[in-house]
Amino acid sequence: MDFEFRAQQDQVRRSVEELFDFQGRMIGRGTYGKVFKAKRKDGTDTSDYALKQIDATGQSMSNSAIREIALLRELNHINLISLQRVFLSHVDRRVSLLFDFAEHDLWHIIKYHRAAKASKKTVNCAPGMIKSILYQILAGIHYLHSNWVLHRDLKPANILLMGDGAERGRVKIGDMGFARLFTSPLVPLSKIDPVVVTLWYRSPELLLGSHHHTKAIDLWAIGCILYELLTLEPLFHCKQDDIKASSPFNRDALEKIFQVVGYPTDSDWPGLKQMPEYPRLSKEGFRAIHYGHCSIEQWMKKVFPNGHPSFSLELMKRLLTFDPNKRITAEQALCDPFFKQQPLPHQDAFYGMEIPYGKREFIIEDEEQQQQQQQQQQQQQQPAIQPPHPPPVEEPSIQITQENCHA
Ligand SMILES: Cc1ccc(-n2nc(C(C)(C)C)cc2NC(=O)NCCN2CCOCC2)cc1
Repeated sequence: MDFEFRAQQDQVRRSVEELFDFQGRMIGRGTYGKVFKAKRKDGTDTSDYALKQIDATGQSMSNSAIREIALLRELNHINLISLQRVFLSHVDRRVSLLFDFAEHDLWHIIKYHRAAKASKKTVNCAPGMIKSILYQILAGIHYLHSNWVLHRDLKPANILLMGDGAERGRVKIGDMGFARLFTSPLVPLSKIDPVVVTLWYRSPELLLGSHHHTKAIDLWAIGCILYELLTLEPLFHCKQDDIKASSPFNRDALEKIFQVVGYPTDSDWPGLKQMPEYPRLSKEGFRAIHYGHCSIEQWMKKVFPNGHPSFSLELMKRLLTFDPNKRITAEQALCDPFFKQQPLPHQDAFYGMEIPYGKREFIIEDEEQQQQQQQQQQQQQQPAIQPPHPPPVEEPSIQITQENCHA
């Protein structure tokens, strides 16, 4: 190493600690490390940033950080989280990634509305909010798929939304990565932890052992997220306990899928019988006859007997199509007539409404205090969703353009 050159560089190179204020402002943590809400110290920029500190001591963490940097520096889309800067610290072998700061995410937004519904309080939501969020998710995923990148872990916690400011209400798709450092939680992780690994969004081909991750698995997850936005309940709500099971086959997850979508016929999914775990279906007692009356139409008729302004049965059916080769693509979904009907999708998903959701809370390091924080979160009463008051009608800033929609 050229120590003289390095000494010169160290003179001019500023560390993340010198440039940004983030101590005591932790907003997330995982096996990778911690995430802080950060702000420049010199006041040249008043924006908030998310600072992801990766403890790159182990080989796997270093590889993971390299993979994240290598991928994100190649991507640029308004509906994807963007990597602003990378800081390498030789001293403590730490990699710090600076991202846009997103005040909200769908995991917290859905949780807020679910608590509101339970306490029968009212929250005014813009009529086009769900449609706008769905459109922006599809636009971000269409960009990823166009660049041959799969997400593979789409779920509400990975759908971020910008708060008040220049990008108000804009979806930023991220990937928060793996499980948490939580110890002895007082309540099931899935209730307090947005990032716990879950099967709820996993496509049938993955559950049946497909070795090929395809773009279609992301579209299945989007169908599940759409349902959850509409009803505030996960569509395929299955147990999480045996998630680390050796086989991809999960009886409870498949049962939930068949109860909603029905059992796939040969014509529905010609490739079904070739799936690696197909033999287990009959071994585990699954029979088509058990689900003869099940279909998405039936299920949604029960959920919305009078329909829903932000719901398109056709689009839901195309997203939750068994055969990955027949499932709608992100590009096709963006061209669906649903997005040409009022209310049109908007660049600001919160357009026409006040943002009712709280700001991100700082995580207290101390274990004992952390337990208190979990208890406080459970006791919080929050207001509920209400049929919207019509916002002022204005041209949507998301134009259904040739770029989005090669109809
Ligand atoms: C190993 C690896 C891990 C994650 C990614 N990854 N991939 C994505 C895309 C845009 C492709 C969905 C985003 C990220 N990383 C984060 O989102 N990082 C989290 C950034 N968040 C932190 C919390 O605050 C908001 C920004 C890639 C590779």
